[in-house]
Amino acid sequence: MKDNVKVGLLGLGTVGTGVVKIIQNHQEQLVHRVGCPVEVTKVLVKNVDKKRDVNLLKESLTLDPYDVINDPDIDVIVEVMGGINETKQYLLDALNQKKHVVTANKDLVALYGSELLKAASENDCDFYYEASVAGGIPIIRGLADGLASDKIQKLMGIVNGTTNFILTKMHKEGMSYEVALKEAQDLGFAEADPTADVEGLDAARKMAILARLAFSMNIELEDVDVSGISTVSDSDLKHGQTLGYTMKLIGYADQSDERVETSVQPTFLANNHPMASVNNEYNAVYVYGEAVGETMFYGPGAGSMPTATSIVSDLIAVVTNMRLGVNGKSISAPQFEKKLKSAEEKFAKYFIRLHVRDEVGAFSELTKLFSSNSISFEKILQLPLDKEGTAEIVIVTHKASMENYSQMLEQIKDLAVVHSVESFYRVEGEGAK
Ligand SMILES: NC(=O)C1=CN([C@@H]2O[C@H](COP(=O)(O)OP(=O)(O)OC[C@H]3O[C@@H](n4cnc5c(N)ncnc54)[C@H](OP(=O)(O)O)[C@@H]3O)[C@@H](O)[C@H]2O)C=CC1
Ligand SMILES: N[C@@H](CC=O)C(=O)O
Ligand code: NA
Repeated sequence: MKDNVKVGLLGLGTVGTGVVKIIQNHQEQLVHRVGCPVEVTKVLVKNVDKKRDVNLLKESLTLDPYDVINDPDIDVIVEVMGGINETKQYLLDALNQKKHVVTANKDLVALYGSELLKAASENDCDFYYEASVAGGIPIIRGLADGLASDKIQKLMGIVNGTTNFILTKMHKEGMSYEVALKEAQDLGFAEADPTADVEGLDAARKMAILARLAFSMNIELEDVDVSGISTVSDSDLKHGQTLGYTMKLIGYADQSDERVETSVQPTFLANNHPMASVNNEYNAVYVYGEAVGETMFYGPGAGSMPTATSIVSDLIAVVTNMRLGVNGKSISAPQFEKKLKSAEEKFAKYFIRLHVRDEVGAFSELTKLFSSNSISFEKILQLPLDKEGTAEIVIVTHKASMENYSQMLEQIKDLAVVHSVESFYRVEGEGAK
């Protein structure tokens, strides 16, 4: 048994710096947990001369990834550099050299998680990725360990801090989308190019990772239907507020009759839903299990120290397994064949905002169209618009299938009384599950 564990870091930015600090500052606690010292010995960076807020010898920094990956003394590689194809090769090479891997890289795990887990298992190595979803929240461990005995039926995630920050500022402070996005960028939540945040791709990557684990099926990124928040308007938020709703970018993963649907979309949540009060950059994942019922995991989804906490906890799991001689034993292959729901098997309530001609019979035409598609109304608001002779109608439907909504949205264009369909958002959360 080794009397100390050596760690190689790929990356020393926001997260990598936090990892070094936690390993150094919590060393006594680490030794107590794993039974031996844990030390960062080599670190890959892009610029060795950059000033860094961390206590490491300059000689431990390198520009060559294979100085770290090929170092025979290093037991565990912690990947916090980002990137996809090159980084994947580094991690496969590390696993093939029997080094355990811990990563925060959601882009990589969403696309190649199954392949990396397989390589880990073939090499009797661990591959842990808690920090890749909801930075500091132990949701991967929550699903893999805490709820391992249950059958997960539904996940709802606020898993992107940038969009949650923007929607909170728009909803609570009346801030514009552009100003709120700029503030999220200045505070460091947003990706370098925030398109992946606001268009829902970052959340979709995280939901693919969660759904794969929760349902033990090989759910891929392309299985997640994605829409973002860049077209959400002040009018939408105002009408939602009047009806008792708060808007959030929600990731869904739902399983019924062994068929799964996954999506990310702006959603109106009933104000009394537990997720409606998750504000600013905070993340939360709501999990509904057949046996446990409703649970919710809440906390910081990003940031140096929260994300590093997850990384170092993964490191503790790896070192504990090393000392017990049980690395690579976690079940990695999905248990079930992937079965996705078709449009007629997906049901939800929707908020629809329309501009119509304010004339006799307009409403009855709408009612006829909706009922011919088996969609019934739960709530209706009608308000005159500035433009003479036009009105704004907001409808919240009862649950109907996506097939019926698609047909209705096709046919509504042909109604002479309808000027435009301004918006269409999912509604959730009145009642459990
Ligand atoms: N920041 C956060 O809150 C969270 C981040 N993550 C994930 O963690 C990972 C790291 O994020 P973060 O710390 O914010 O990123 P940063 O940009 O702050 O840090 C990246 C680090 O990797 C080094 N690096 C990048 N590319 C190369 C390369 N080709 N060769 C050598 N060194 C390289 C950089 O070197 P140098 O310092 O010399 O520039 C830097 O130290 C990403 O996968 C991200 O998605 C996950 C959850 C939250
Ligand atoms: N840009 C991401 C950072 C963490 O993953 C976010 O806003 O959540
Ligand atoms: Na996490």
